[in-house]
Amino acid sequence: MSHPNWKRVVIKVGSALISPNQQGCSSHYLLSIAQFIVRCRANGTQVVLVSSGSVAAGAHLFPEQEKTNIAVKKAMAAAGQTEMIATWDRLFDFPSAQMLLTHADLRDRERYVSIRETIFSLLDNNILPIVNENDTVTTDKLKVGDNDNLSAMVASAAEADALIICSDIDGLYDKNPHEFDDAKMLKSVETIDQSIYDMAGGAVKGGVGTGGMRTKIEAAEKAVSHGIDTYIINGFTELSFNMLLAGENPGTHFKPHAKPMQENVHWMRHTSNAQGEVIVEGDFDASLAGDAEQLTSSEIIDVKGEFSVGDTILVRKEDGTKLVKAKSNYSSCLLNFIANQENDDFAHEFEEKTGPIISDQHIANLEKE
Ligand SMILES: Nc1ncnc2c1ncn2[C@@H]1O[C@H](COP(=O)(O)OP(=O)(O)O)[C@@H](O)[C@H]1O
Ligand SMILES: N[C@@H](CCC(=O)OP(=O)(O)O)C(=O)O
Repeated sequence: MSHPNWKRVVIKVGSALISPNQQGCSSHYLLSIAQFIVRCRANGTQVVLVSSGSVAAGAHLFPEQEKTNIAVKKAMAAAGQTEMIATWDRLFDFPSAQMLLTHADLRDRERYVSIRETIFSLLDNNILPIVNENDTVTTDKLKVGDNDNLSAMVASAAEADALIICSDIDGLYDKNPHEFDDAKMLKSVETIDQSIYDMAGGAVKGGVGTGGMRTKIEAAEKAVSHGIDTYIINGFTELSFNMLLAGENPGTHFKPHAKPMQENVHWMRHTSNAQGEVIVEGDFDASLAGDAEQLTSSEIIDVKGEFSVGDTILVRKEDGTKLVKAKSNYSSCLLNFIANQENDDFAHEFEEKTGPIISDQHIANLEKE
């Protein structure tokens, strides 16, 4: 876990560190983070920064206005983003670049590949990518919604060795320490299961953070399955960064999987989301479900939702068992038409000509996990 072994890290910085009192940006806590980034780069480690804080930084420009009003929140993000980027940029004597992303960008394979290329191109030219969600254009359907999950998606896209989530708290506790005096911190987590999720609560009500600990666990789960060492650390203190540089663990460490998922399978499982569902017969052989050719219209009982060619779909049984997530080669409309044909020969011939319903190149078998 020693730092000098990392070729590439993603550092996620929460709103409380950027705009502690929601009166614009403060470099107070950012100085030690910036210094850490400088030292990583000096050690030959490439860095991608995922920075929250645009809403918090812009909030003071909208006095008397409710943060719960979505249009106002988007405007706060638009105004705060420029100040946030300018604040980071002032702390470095090398160039930085702004990347504003949405889930709609990341879940589209073509755009995802393009995002990867941009990140690698920036890093190859010693430019620091600074990523945030493009809050001004998002809707519920388009957004990731929190920068913890966004940072894990970025870490996977960037093929990072480590994801460091800098928060306002020392790490993951067995219960929220703001509510329970006897909460104890976990130094390391080997396996992320329900018991770990049960420990994690949301963000403080009325606070600046968005996701709380729950979204950090979701992020850790995404990252470790890609083989990425993940840490939740206290970003308020310089000691955390000195410890990381010394190869020590200053917070909670989530152990990466020894056998990480392949990049395209990981993307399908953790970044792409299903636009619709295909329900298959109960005796459909789940062990073969990862083989695209196995899914034919005769297995299909129902098609739910509206999707287009190229969208991700979930293939599941009637009892809810999830089998695979895959790229659909058929639209929901066409699939409904084929699946509802009385004449099996027609459907069979159609599929022979048109090709398999799901793509064998973009598929994640959910049962094997
Ligand atoms: N089990 C837990 N351990 C640590 N913090 C927790 C836990 N459950 C809930 N939290 C809350 O999560 C907060 C950190 O998340 P958040 O406010 O979203 O910060 P950030 O801006 O860094 O993303 C903590 O300050 C704490 O109030
Ligand atoms: N994109 C938002 C941050 C959302 C978010 O997840 O915030 P945080 O929980 O502080 O990491 C912003 O820039 O304000």
